[in-house]
Amino acid sequence: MSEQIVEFKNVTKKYPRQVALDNVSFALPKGKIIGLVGPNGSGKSTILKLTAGLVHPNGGCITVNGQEAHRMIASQVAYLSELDTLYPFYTVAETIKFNAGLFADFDQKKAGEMLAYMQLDPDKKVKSLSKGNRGRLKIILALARRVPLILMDEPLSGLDPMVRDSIIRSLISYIDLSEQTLIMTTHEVAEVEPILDTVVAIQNGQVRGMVQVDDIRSNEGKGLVEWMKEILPS
Ligand SMILES: Nc1ncnc2c1ncn2[C@@H]1O[C@H](COP(=O)(O)OP(=O)(O)OP(=O)(O)O)[C@@H](O)[C@H]1O
Repeated sequence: MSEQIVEFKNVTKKYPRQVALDNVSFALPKGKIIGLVGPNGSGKSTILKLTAGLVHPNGGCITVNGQEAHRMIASQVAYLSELDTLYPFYTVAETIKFNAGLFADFDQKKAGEMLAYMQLDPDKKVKSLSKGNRGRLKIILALARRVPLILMDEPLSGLDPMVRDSIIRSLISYIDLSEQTLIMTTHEVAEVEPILDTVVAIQNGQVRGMVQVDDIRSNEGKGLVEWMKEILPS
């Protein structure tokens, strides 16, 4: 059984006016919290969309748990989009029920526990939730899936520091790293550093570096932001 959850081999992704990823190869370990970091437009979201099978590469090969990533990979992957994908007319409870209907692996009990932990009112309409509570609900929908791989695109973006803190804590409390791997893109590098195991730095459609966060601290005595500044020159 492979110890890698995701492998990119010579992957290129072109959009009409842009090469988003240029012959990229890397492998990501199982059972870790992995951060994809890098400047705007560097290719981070494209990596997640390719991994979720939502877009297709122009060249190269992507595997998840040894299987080629395509649309059917949805049964193995939970994907939290950076967009607001919730239906406004549903209540929180209806949103949970709807997702439980979509995904056979959806754990309604766990979703209920997370609702209580995050103090979300099940009877509230999504349209009446604050941005922070919509962000929390999206996190619950992703973490309640019993899948080996959870992908989160900018889960902290646009949220205030209190919400960001509660979301970061919910990630460590509710992800089961004995069975699951989390890959997230983020610009909030210093805030998520304490929970990250592995970091991949992306710039201009290329992987510039990959590191274990503990190694930067113990071998180099640096923080993640310092490492990024060195590896991603502006
Ligand atoms: N659907 C699309 N059509 C055309 N170009 C796209 C599309 N999606 C992404 N791109 C381009 O591909 C490049 C990589 O985009 P991507 O969204 O992967 O970057 P990112 O690192 O996630 O950026 P950000 O941090 O701003 O979210 C960018 O130049 C972007 O403009």
